[in-house]
Amino acid sequence: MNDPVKLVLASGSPRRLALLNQAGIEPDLLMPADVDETPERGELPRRLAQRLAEEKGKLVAKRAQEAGMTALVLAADTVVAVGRRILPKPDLVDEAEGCLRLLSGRTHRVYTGLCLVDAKGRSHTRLVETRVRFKRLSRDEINDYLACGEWRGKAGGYAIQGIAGGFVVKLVGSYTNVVGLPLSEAVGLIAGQGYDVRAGWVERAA
Ligand SMILES: Cc1cn([C@H]2C[C@H](O)[C@@H](COP(=O)(O)OP(=O)(O)OP(=O)(O)O)O2)c(=O)[nH]c1=O
Repeated sequence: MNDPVKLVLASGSPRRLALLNQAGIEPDLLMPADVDETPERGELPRRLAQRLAEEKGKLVAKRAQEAGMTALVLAADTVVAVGRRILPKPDLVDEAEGCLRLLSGRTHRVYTGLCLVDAKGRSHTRLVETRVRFKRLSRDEINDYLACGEWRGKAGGYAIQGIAGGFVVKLVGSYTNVVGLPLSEAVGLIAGQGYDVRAGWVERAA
């Protein structure tokens, strides 16, 4: 008998897990991938999101294989950009303030790269883009937001699923993409490998 396929989410992000669960998908295992997220010289934001998703997926697929697992590994990376400029995932208030000042009154783009590595080690990728426009933020709004701390570790220094949802005046594309996992595309990738959202794994024709 073949080993059952395990669905592995290559992420430490509770939001990515919650989004998958929301769509009825329960990963068997969570294996965060620590990769260097520094952009290459001149690297475009969309290319960075795709490259990092692939690096995370391949790293975890290798670990799963070494552990003797038959696994399907899903990884994602979210990048916020204004034009070609890639915004950081701030840990410091000053960095977050810089992001908010830049985003105030402007349209920016959020890219999420997805990578699904199948049991044979083949990568299936998607790149999803959402355009988001923020209202003009007053000094007080920026200071209040910095004080709330929701920006910490989030691409672009904000979390749309929290207080910063009130900054958004226009959004074109997938909302879940901004939160970190474009659901329709992620579900499509997984379902393409024989996963039935209601029933778990279904037997695939050889
Ligand atoms: C723009 C935005 C980003 N984010 C988050 C999603 C991601 O967790 C994070 C971008 O960083 P990522 O490097 O994509 O992900 P991560 O390091 O948090 O998790 P992992 O690599 O283990 O999967 O920013 C929000 O939660 N809300 C938002 O509105």
